[in-house]
Amino acid sequence: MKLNKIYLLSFRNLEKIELTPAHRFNIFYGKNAQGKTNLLESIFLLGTMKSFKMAKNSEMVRWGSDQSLIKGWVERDGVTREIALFIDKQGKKIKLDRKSVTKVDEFFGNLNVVVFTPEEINMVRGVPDLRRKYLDRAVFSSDVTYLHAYHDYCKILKNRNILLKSGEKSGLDVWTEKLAEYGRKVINKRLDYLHEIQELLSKFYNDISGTEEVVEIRYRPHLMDMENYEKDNCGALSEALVKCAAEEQRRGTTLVGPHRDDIDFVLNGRALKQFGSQGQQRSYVLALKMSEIDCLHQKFDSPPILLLDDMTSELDQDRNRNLMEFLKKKEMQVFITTTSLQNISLEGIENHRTFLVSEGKVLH
Ligand SMILES: Nc1ncnc2c1ncn2[C@@H]1O[C@H](COP(=O)(O)OP(=O)(O)OP(=O)(O)O)[C@@H](O)[C@H]1O
Repeated sequence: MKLNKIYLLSFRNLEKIELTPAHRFNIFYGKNAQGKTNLLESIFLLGTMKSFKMAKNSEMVRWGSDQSLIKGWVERDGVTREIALFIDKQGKKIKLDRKSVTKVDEFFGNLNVVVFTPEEINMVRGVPDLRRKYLDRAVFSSDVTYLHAYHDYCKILKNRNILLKSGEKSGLDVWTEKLAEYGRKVINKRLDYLHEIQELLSKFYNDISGTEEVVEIRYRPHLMDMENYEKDNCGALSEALVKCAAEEQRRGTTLVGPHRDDIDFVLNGRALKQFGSQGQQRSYVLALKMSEIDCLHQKFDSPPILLLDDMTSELDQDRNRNLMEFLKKKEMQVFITTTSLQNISLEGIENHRTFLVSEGKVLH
């Protein structure tokens, strides 16, 4: 999967940009606040319709403009497709080969992107919601059916919460049953994904860090025993819901289910959050991303595009070198932002382009 051309109009501080990236490495360099990250954000939007900065539509449209346009020409197996994303205050619209797209299934999978930004370290240190969001996005990009399972679950959860809040007990059992059934689907897909990446994660972590530390990733269901869940997943979730019934009615909200679950990042048997150094935490997150890349590569038979924001501030010199070596071996297209070209060793990479970004313009 390669992005052959990008065209931007009124996106953030980028007024009008047209660029032809190299098929391997692309480096956006320049001083702070010039528009480098905005360029990566635009590529991410083209693949996911979401901003990795969690920005609202109105924040992304260039100040003083009504609409942003992001266009990309993506080549896969010799076929090039044109993806166009229009953003305005009301929402986003997608066109694929100039035809409007209304179904998500039609859109996703045309441009697979994986992003690594400095903020992602918060995934290790921050609240469970950040880890769930990461996991859901990763599962969803490798399995479009997950989105349906997840949305169905969210609808049921919403209805059940309305009922709990109202204090009305009739009909609650039906929603509880549905919640357990759909919750199980969501959890099982998440577990499948974690199972799939476990080995890759260890391998990539060791490659990046140059160590043989033991790396694990564990799913931690809220108020539910994982062992029980593995033995009898539907039963375990229903059982946990029965146990919490009185408390749920008192608090007027659903306390058990995938919307409350968490993931434990574990290094050498200890929680990475409490005991990992900054370097270990960063390597772990990067290894997670590498695993995601491999999964996507296998599923789509084509590697995704990797976006690395402010890469050099993230890792120490050794880890940086290991990462570059790893990336050189992979046949994927990479976009990197940095404040100075000196930070990145492009030695031995023939197919690369560098772009100087200054005041919202790209100078070649
Ligand atoms: N909607 C918008 N319209 C116009 N300008 C915007 C908009 N949103 C953000 N900006 C501007 O974009 C610039 C930030 O760009 P960006 O985050 O890409 O910087 P950067 O080059 O990656 O810098 P750094 O190296 O500090 O991360 C800021 O000057 C900000 O004011």
